[in-house]
Amino acid sequence: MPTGTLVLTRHGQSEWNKLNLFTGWKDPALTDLGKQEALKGAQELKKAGYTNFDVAFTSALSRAQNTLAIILKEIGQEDISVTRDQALNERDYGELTGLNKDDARKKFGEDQVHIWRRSYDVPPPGGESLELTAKRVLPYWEANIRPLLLEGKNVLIAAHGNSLRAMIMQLENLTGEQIVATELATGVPIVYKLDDAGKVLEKKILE
Ligand SMILES: O=C(O)[C@H](O)COP(=O)(O)O
Repeated sequence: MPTGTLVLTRHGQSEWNKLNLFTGWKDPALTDLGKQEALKGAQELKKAGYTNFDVAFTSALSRAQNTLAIILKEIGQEDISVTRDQALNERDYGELTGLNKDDARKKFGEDQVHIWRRSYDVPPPGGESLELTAKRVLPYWEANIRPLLLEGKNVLIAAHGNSLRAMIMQLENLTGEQIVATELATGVPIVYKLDDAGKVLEKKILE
């Protein structure tokens, strides 16, 4: 018997996404496009009938919090409990934070920048690899989110490319190599139906 429904959404475009800057734990606002992406995601959820969440989670960063707020308003669920925690933040980009991604390629070379961005276990200088990101995201997931899904609660999470990758890797049993090849579009909800052991029964991307 299926239990909870889980929806994961990457925040809409931020000012630093627009400028092509490494963002990490910095806190730029959503752009107008980012707000529209969040709204579009919410409309897709509404159309598909996902308007009965019990709880929501987001990071300590405003781009994810505001994406969540836009969604909850649109689906008429502004009254549900929202937990914000920095365990769900984007990976820390360390010394790359604030650099333009093209300038970084010129400075450090295309291959090195690709390794920092899309290898599983090589951290950027002073920052977190996806593996390190997963080591902070997954204990939080296990302690605070998974138990709610096993109780049959419907959970909505608005977070970041790499904190969501950590959860997706766990949910779909992917290897490090597989998860780094998974790209998440901004503002697009991913819906999982889980069984009572937390195993994925069905996955839908609401584009
Ligand atoms: O922090 C950032 O710069 C982005 O949100 C994610 O960056 P990535 O595309 O290099 O993973």
